[in-house]
Amino acid sequence: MTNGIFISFEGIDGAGKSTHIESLATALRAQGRTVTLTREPGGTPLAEKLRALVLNDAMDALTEALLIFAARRDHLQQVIEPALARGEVVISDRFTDATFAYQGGGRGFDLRVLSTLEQWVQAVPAREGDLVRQPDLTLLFELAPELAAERLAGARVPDRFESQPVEFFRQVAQGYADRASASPGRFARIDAAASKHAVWQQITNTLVRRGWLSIMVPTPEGLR
Ligand SMILES: Nc1ncnc2c1ncn2[C@@H]1O[C@H](COP(=O)(O)OP(=O)(O)O)[C@@H](O)[C@H]1O
Ligand SMILES: Cc1cn([C@H]2C[C@H](O)[C@@H](COP(=O)(O)OP(=O)(O)O)O2)c(=O)[nH]c1=O
Repeated sequence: MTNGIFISFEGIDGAGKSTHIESLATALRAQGRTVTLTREPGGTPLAEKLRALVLNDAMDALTEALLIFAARRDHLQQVIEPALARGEVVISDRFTDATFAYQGGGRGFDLRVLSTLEQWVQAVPAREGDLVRQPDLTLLFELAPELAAERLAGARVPDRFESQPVEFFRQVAQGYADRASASPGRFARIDAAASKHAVWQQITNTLVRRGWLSIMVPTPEGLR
């Protein structure tokens, strides 16, 4: 194994991921880690082009899943695996759990097909034993869809997913909950309805417990 650490941020749109992700990168850098902050779909020039298609163009569910996994393959090969091999911290705004939640839960797409794609795309090169790359830790921001919609209202122009009704996000949340139940050791469930400061504390406590941050983490200005 590498000494790198792979952390993903997950949750429905408007749950508060973007608000906290940069601060976590800053806190880890302040404690001497090299951090790659990235996102999905995206994270490479090719994957960002695929992101623009997925977020803006109408397409059927299999096409959508294939484009997302194609973007993920490029992202893993170009960015995530090399950074982990160098012993760095990779923080990604979403990863494969989002596909199970949005395409699987939200769109109702076949979970077996997603599992097959996951095995192919996330196979770790040059390793015996069919290792499938997964985050070491997934911070799952949990928030009622009605509250998330309230937070997003007026905050930005909605994309193909953000413009979906509350019922879609209820299914997305269920998709996330199912993934969390299947891998409880990997997930930390964050009460995202709490204040920004309280959410920040839940995040840093989780990393302190894993020995990835020392206890002395100042609260960033914007999250107090
Ligand atoms: N704990 C919180 N309490 C209240 N508002 C919040 C909280 N966290 C984030 N917000 C606000 O909610 C909106 C959506 O947050 P954002 O971080 O962009 O969500 P996401 O990245 O998960 O879609 C932003 O306007 C942000 O300032
Ligand atoms: C990674 C991923 C994202 N998505 C969706 C969820 C989001 O609505 C959208 C983009 O995610 P996100 O980067 O969170 O959007 P923003 O920067 O506007 O907050 O893509 C999927 O449907 N499947 C996936 O596998």
